[in-house]
Formats: sequence, structure tokens, C-alpha cells
Amino acid sequence: MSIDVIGVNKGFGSFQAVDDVSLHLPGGALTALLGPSGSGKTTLLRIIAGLEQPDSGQVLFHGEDTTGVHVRERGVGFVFQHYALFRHMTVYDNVAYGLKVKPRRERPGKAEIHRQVIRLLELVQLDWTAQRYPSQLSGGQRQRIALARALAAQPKVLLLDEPFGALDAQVRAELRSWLRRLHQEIHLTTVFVTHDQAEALEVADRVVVMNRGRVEQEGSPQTVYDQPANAFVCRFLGEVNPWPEVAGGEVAYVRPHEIQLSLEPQAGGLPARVAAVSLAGPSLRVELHTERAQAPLQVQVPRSSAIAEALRPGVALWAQAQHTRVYPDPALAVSG
Ligand SMILES: Nc1ncnc2c1ncn2[C@@H]1O[C@H](COP(=O)(O)OP(=O)(O)OP(=O)(O)O)[C@@H](O)[C@H]1O
Repeated sequence: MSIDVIGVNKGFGSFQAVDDVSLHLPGGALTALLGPSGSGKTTLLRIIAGLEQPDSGQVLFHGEDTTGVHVRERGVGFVFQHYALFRHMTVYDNVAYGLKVKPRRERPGKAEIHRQVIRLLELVQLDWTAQRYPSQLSGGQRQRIALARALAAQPKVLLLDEPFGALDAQVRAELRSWLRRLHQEIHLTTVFVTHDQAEALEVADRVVVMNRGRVEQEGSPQTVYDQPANAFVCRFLGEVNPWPEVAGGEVAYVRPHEIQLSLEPQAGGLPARVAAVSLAGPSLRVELHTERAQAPLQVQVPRSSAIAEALRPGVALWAQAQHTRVYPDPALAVSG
């Protein structure tokens, strides 16, 4: 089911939390709403869900206006960051709850409920936890059960608000690839709120980058990462170095892996000195001091590269940007 957001506005007092947002979310896609804290992601998600009314604008599900359609009738499933499972119910009963609360005429019989609960638990790969209580599960397992419970009601749209936000880095990483695989299996239209760019890029088919209530850019993960539309998106999607060689009124950025180092002078290279070297998995992170850049340059060099051996604090070298992205300086931009 596709979702269209058309000219949606939402203010809280004089604060504009969502500012004239229009979006087309294709049916069956997994879309990430990505942005810093306070950029309006959750408010937009709640408007799509029907938990919040926009001041103006419309939300269409499959081309039909949902204004006035109650949350319960919209067919949305939710998972929140702290989605409390019922603590006094087993995992099995938690998932079955999603089926038992359906109106009587839609409610499946007992045998069918059993079949569906088992199927859902298999889908989230936790069928072996059926008789446990939530307190006997890890945080990541609880979120997968929360997802199974949301799916039990057979929603047409799944809305996830920072579902892995409270988990540690390794569990988050596992759940990301798990969610990706799950989505490939069920192809349910899914909207996923996150402030973690790596998470959005890895999990989503489409990324919507938000800032101050507005959409800065939307597109495939590759598009927003490789072709950021503006300085905000460029800085938000991964680490960048401001690069000093630009005209007034413009800013240029270079990603740490897009800087080439050489012990010989290079045309267009910045003379620099190594300040620090540290290990980052298969790469070295090199901090360089240059006269022309204000902040130290952060450079990422594969450990296998020829120059890696020579990189020690104090070594003089040349840094060359292989790819700069140049934008109008946002500090000079006229807002509005
Ligand atoms: N019910 C409310 N009353 C007043 N202000 C609100 C309300 N809900 C949200 N806001 C404000 O609207 C802005 C956007 O909030 P929102 O939760 O949508 O942002 P977000 O991008 O999801 O941020 P976070 O990642 O921190 O949750 C924030 O400044 C927030 O304080």
C-alpha cells in the first residue's frame, strides 16, 4: 500500500514541527525517515499513523484520503523504542493478543490463532521462546516479539519508531540485517524512524532526510550518500572534512576515505603533518594538521595501502582530495 503525504504542516504553539512536507512512499518499500533529534520524524510518523492530526495537508493510503479515518481502521502496526510487551503474558500470549483483539467477526478460531502465532514466531525466528515471559528475553528478542505482535493484526502499513534505539551497537547491527531480510520476505510497506545514518543506509530502500521539519532530500541510500543535495545532507550522512580550497560563498567537503596521501609533493595537494594514527578495523585513521584547514583533517587509509607503513606522528606529507562536493555556504543562505 503506497502512502502519500501532501503538504502536511504541524505546529506546537509557535514551533513548526513539520513544515510543508510532501512525500510519496511506494507500496512495499522500506522507507527510513532520517534526521537529527527534533527534526520532526516522530511527529510525521504519528501523523501518518493517525495518532496526530496535521494542521493542514493530507495523508493518502493507496490514493485514498485518510483524514477522518480512525487509527484503528487505518490498518497500521507499530513498534516503538520501548514497546512494552505485556509482562504477565508469555511470548505466545503476547503475539496471540494481536489476533484476539480483532472484532468478533474477523477473529480467527483457536486453532487458526495457534497456527498464526507459531508462523509469526517462526518468522521472527523466536518460536523456541513461546512459553517464556518477556523478562526472560534479551532486549533484541523483545523487539522482535513486539514486531511479531504488530504483524499479528495483519497491518497494511508497519511504522517503526527507533525500534532498536535502546539496544547496544552489536545487537542493533544484527537486528538491522534481520529486519532487512524480514522485509524481503513480507514486503510490507514500512516506515522506519531513525537518527542513525548508518542504520538508514543499511536497512532502507528509500531514505528521507529531514531537518527542522522539512525534507532536505529523498532517494535511494546510494543517491543520498553519493549525491547529497546540499551541505546539510552531506554532513549528516557520514563523516566529512571541510576542504579549504574553495571560492567565497561556497563550502566543500571530502569524506575521510576520499583523501589520498602521498610522501611526494602533489599538484593541488595540501602540505600536511601527521598528528595521530589509530586503528579502525581494516583501516587506519589518520589525523592531519594542515596550515590551511582550521580543523585537523580526518583521513581513512586501508592498512594494506603502500603508504600505511610510513604513517607516524610527525611525518610530513601531501593530502589530495579525490572527490570534493561543493555547496553554497549554508551560513550565508537566506532562510525561508
Ligand atoms: N506534543 C508536543 N507538544 C509540543 N512540542 C512537541 C510535541 N511533540 C513534538 N514536539 C516538538 O516538535 C519537534 C519535533 O519533534 P519530533 O519528536 O517529531 O522530532 P524527532 O525528529 O522525532 O526527534 P527525536 O529523534 O528526538 O525523537 C521537537 O522540537 C519537539 O519538542
